[in-house]
Amino acid sequence: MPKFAANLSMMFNEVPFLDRFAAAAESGFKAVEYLFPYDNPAEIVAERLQAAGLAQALFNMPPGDWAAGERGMAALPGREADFASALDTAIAYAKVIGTPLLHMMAGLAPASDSQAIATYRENLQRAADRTGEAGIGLVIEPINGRDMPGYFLNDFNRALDFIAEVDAPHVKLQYDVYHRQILHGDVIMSLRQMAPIIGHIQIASVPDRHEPLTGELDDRRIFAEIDAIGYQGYVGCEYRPAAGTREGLGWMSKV
Ligand SMILES: O=C(O)C(=O)[C@@H](O)CO
Ligand SMILES: [Mg+2]
Repeated sequence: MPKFAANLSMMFNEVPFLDRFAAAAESGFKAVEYLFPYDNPAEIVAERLQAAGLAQALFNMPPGDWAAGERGMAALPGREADFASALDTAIAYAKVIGTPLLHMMAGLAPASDSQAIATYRENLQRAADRTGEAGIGLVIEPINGRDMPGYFLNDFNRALDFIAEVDAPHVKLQYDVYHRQILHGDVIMSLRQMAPIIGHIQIASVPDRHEPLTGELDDRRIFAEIDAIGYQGYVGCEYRPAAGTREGLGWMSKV
């Protein structure tokens, strides 16, 4: 059975962000992930993580102005300086909190725009170099356009091409089963084929993005395949609880 990490951006929203660490540990989780720690000093986040006895699985680089609709900056021509500064911030937080993985969000830009592509390539290389020096893994995640209209990285094969171009062992794919199913389907075969470059996995039911075992996929079969491909990392529970986080955790004892 895979090791599960609670996603504190979607789960345990019944309590404030800093209290979600203890709530996750009390519910039996051994690790957490979340979108962003940057509203709090890194030392405070690290303190809550350690006090709860949790491992950090992953968080994202600063995405630009999230409230204004930005979803990352890596593919945004003209925002290279902001991207570089976000990278500095992410690495500084990663060192204090102790995350093994950072997720680099691409941003909203046409996937076929040559300038966006060139900017993404340059920024990915820069992020690969900096995270490599820092001893931190870097992941990129294809995201479906229904949840995030206009997101640049909206195709798994394209993500594989970008990763191959960088050709650095610490740069890998964030394989979110929810996005995979909506974008392409073929979950089991793609897990097998992509196993060597999968750096992180996330799960949610499709199409409602709720608890596993409540959607159109056979999540038990998927968890068995994740074990079969030898994946050793955490599987992030990146789902919106249908009716309360604790109330919805029953799936964990059924898989
Ligand atoms: O939306 C997802 O899926 C994620 O994993 C986030 O990190 C990006 O919004
Ligand atoms: Mg995801």
